[in-house]
Amino acid sequence: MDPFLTQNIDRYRSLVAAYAPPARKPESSIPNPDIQIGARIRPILPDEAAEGLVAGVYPRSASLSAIADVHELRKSVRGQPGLTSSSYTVDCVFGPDDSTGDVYKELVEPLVPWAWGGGVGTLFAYGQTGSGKTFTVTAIERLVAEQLMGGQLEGEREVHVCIFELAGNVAFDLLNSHKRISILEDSFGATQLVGATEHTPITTSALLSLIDNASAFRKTASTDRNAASSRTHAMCRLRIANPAIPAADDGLLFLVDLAGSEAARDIAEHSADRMKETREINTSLSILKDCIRGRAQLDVGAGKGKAPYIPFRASALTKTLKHVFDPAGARACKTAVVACVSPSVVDAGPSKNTLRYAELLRVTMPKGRGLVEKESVPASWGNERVQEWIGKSSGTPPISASLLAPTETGAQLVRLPQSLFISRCEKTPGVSSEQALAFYSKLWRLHIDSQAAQTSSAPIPRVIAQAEPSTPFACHIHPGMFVRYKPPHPTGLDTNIAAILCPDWAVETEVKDYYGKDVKGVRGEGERRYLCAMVAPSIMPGAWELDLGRQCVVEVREMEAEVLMEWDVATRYWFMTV
Ligand SMILES: Nc1ncnc2c1ncn2[C@@H]1O[C@H](COP(=O)(O)OP(=O)(O)OP(=O)(O)O)[C@@H](O)[C@H]1O
Repeated sequence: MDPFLTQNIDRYRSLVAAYAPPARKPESSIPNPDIQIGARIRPILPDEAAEGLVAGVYPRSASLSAIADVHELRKSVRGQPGLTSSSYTVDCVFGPDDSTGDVYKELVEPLVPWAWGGGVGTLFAYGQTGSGKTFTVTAIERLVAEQLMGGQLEGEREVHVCIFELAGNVAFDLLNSHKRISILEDSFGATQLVGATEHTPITTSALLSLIDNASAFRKTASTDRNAASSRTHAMCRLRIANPAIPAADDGLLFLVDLAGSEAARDIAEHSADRMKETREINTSLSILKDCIRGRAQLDVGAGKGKAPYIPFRASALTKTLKHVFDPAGARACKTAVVACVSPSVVDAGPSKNTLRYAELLRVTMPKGRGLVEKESVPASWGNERVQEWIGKSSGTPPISASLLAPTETGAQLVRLPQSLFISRCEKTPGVSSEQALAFYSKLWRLHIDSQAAQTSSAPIPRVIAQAEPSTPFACHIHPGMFVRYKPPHPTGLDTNIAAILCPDWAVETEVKDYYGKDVKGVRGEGERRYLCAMVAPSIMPGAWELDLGRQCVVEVREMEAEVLMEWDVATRYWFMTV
């Protein structure tokens, strides 16, 4: 321990005991129900106590607190040393006396029935090396196995498990002798773990023994701070299929034990390889933070403005979790994060970093965010209106609103996984799976129509040059350029933007365009005309899709302006450049 602290340990203890936190301003926001951020402060370990280490990180109150305080001793030029305290707010802080069962109950338990019902649940544990991530995740995996396979959850499911670790951008199968696997995106955009073995345990003990086998293969290497430090991200993926609804998406539950982050002072003695490994880990954690935050912002602010950028393709870790982060995937996700913290005062610096990271992940919702209910927008409905709509629109026999949506708002009902929605509908006597599926489709049609209507009232695109044939705009028309044009007649399609594909004389076959005009022109004759692909509003507000299936011929004189569009790799939509 630092000699300054050792000499002043009694003063430090008395300052901490006398610490009176400043009065808190009332929270102006409420927690996001789909992402829970917790912090777990582990106990001082026997060898730390033997070294004389004292605690410097505390939950603010004995019962479940939302604030963690970090106290450091400050040198003062004149007089006695003082106390510098930093406070961090998350959703719940677990102290040294709280068990993994408490963490599980608060953060992880809701993810299991969610994934069982077809949703995507993810648990991340992160923190400094030696802060208790593996301890926490290992115990949580056992509790998940018991809840999932214990027969308490409704209906029949097949549980498939796959456990692997990521070292940098390379993945290894922990259930198949540490064989290398590839993380690839298939032509449908789904992430595939090529070469990974998936097991289908049918009992709790079978699942537990797979988990135990996997942890034996986990690559460990000694670090300065933890003799068995995990230098890789370990991921347990549970895929839960519902044989009764084969068309529904499988539920997914990811339990992720992230590699330990190391502070600069702890890596000073590392070899070049270890430095590189540490840099890679810290980079992937930083990308993960951007993805978790981006996804939470998207969920909270859905329907407002430009979608946040979610860089999930920037690391192997987040690419593997595409289901969680890809906004285009539109999977209903619930996420829990446990920030693991060492209690020791000598680790106050890294503990502050961990807690700061946790605070950054927290995206809350404005309190009393006025839901202006609109009849045609299901996502704006409160629970009362949802229940009324279910009663009126669910067919015969009417689906029980209290069984389908006991508390859900419209936005929550839309995000309910298909499988869960259908199984809730089927609880009403006489309701068949066909009626339930038709009702699910009806809700989604209404939702998509309402989103499209909101998008089409998006601001008019920025115009950068007027299209007079004699202007530079007319001279620099080229394939790939976007233009605003005057459609020859209304089509019901709410767009007047097109991407230029080629001059129409370049098309070999005689075909008709979307408006019924002949596509084939003759080079050098008459008006300059271009074959274009229409650009239509997507279901995501402010985003546009290039519709190659709808092509039209646009004459230069029909073009009004060039439009600058930007391709967003994460959402796979086009956005107007502002
Ligand atoms: N809540 C806890 N109660 C008791 N002991 C704990 C607790 N959390 C962690 N420990 C102990 O602390 C030590 C370090 O824990 P662990 O290996 O889980 O850290 P880690 O964060 O996974 O580290 P690394 O990133 O280096 O793998 C272990 O000996 C573990 O048993």
